[in-house]
Amino acid sequence: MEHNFWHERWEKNEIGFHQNKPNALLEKHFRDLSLAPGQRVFVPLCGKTLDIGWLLAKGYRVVGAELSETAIQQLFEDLGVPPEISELGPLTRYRARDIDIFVGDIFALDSKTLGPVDAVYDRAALVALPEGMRQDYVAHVREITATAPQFLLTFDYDQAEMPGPPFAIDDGMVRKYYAADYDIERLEELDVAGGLKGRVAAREVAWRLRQR
Ligand SMILES: C[S@@+](CC[C@H](N)C(=O)[O-])C[C@H]1O[C@@H](n2cnc3c(N)ncnc32)[C@H](O)[C@@H]1O
Repeated sequence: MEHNFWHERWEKNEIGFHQNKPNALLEKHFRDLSLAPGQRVFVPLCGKTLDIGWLLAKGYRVVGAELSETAIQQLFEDLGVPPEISELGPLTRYRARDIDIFVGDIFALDSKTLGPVDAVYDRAALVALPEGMRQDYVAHVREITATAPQFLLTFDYDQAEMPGPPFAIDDGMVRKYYAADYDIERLEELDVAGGLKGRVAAREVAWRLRQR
C-alpha cells in the first residue's frame, strides 16, 4: 500500500481496523510466549492500538513502528503520558517510560535503532500489506528482531469477496512466509463477529512463531 493511502486513512479518521478494546486472542494467548515482565515487545505497524496499553499494564516494555504521526499523537494522548520527541534521521522517536515508538517507514528502522527485542506482536500488520510487500516485510522484521518469537494474528476469508486490506492469509501463506526460519504453531481461530467490515465471513487466527 502506498504511504498516502495510510496517511489519508488517519487524516480522515477512517480507521475501522482500530479496536475499542484489547484483542481477545492477545489476552488469551500472549502468555504462551513465556515472556517475563520487563521484556521488550515490538509492535510493527502499531497504529494507536489499545493492545499497547494492555502490554504495558502486564509489565512489558513496548517498542512500536508506525507511519502516521497523527496515530502516535493520539496513542500518547490515550495513554495519558506526555512523550519526549526526537528526530532520528528519517524517523521521529516518541518515548516515555517503558515505551518507544518510531514514526516513519518501518523499512527505515534498523536493528541498532530498534534495540533488542524479546518478542514481536503482529496484529493487522502482515495482513495490511499487499502480497508484493509481504515477503520483504517478513524478512525485514526477522532481520531487525534477530528472529525473535512472534505472536501473529491473521484473517482468513475468501479474498474474492472483498479486496484488502486486511488481506486474507491462509495457512499455506503463513507457512510460505515463515517456515524457513520459524517453527509455526496454530493456536486458535475465532469467527469475526458480524464478519469483516460487517459483511464478509472471516476467521481471526492466532499463531506462535519460534526460531527454528
Ligand atoms: C491496519 S492498521 C493496524 C494498526 C494496528 N496494528 C492495530 O491493530 O490497530 C496498519 C497500520 O500500519 C501503518 N503502516 C502502513 N505502512 C507502514 C509502513 N511502511 N511503515 C510503518 N507503518 C505503516 C498504517 O499507518 C496503519 O496505522
